[in-house]
Amino acid sequence: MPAGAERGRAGPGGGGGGGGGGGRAGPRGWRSPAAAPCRCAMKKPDGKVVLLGDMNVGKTSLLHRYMERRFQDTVSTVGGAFYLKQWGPYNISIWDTAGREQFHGLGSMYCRGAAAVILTYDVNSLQSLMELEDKFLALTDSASADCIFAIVGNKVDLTDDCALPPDENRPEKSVASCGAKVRKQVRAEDAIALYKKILKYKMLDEKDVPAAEKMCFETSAKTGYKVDYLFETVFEMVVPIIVRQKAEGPPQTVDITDYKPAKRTKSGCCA
Ligand SMILES: Nc1nc2c(ncn2[C@@H]2O[C@H](COP(=O)(O)OP(=O)(O)OP(=O)(O)O)[C@@H](O)[C@H]2O)c(=O)[nH]1
Ligand SMILES: [Mg+2]
Repeated sequence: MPAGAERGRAGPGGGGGGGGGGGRAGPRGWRSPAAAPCRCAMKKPDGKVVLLGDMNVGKTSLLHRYMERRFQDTVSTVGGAFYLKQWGPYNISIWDTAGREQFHGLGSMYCRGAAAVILTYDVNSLQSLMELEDKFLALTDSASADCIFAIVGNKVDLTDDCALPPDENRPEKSVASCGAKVRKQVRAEDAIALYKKILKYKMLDEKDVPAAEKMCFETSAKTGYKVDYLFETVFEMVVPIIVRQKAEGPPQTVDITDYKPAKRTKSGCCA
């Protein structure tokens, strides 16, 4: 793991604090903070960034790519987990949440006090973009009042990206090599339209927030395309929010003991 990075899993009664080394390795090598030998050595986060989005869009892969610098096999996330990233003088916790419907109730707890929310979709699935508005946006009600929103279309490597200019992460491709790829199902304009809907939902004025074009990203966790750019743009924007939050009081933490699953009736339906 690169210097300045720590990771952990959320456990009952906490998880806003840092993860640390020495804990029992969980699935995919995540370490359990509960099993760590000494919590006092863990760093306290100054601010929080949360990844939200449907299952399978690549949230965990994006975070691995940024923090571990590689693309590896994943299993569907259960609950949530976080990395701690040092950014200048601040420690930022980056929360990876589960896209599976049964865990959506936890989303608003993970978002509590968040300085930024990264709403992630798969560029090959229009449904995954629509779900951001239908199922995930309301979970951000608990975020900081001045929370930054980024909208990220992942898996751009699977699309016919010949029209995109090359950069250091994505060398120029010949037209022939694009043959096996498909046209993107979600256009950049669709993401921009969603960003504008979010502003409306939050009753924010376009002139008071970063421009939609700046906050809509297309990435590939597989190739690394624009992944650093995404996280680092977001970190730069959350610093002023962290400064304000620190001036106002202690950072919000996640307490999943607050989570009360919906009661089930005998027929199995939610009461
Ligand atoms: N080709 C390609 N595949 C990707 C990319 N990102 C993720 N995947 C694959 O998509 C699948 C789901 O990735 P995850 O990162 O586990 O997705 P997730 O959003 O964390 O899913 P949940 O934890 O269930 O919410 C895995 O098979 C990944 O290997 C990408 O940029 N390109
Ligand atoms: Mg995941």
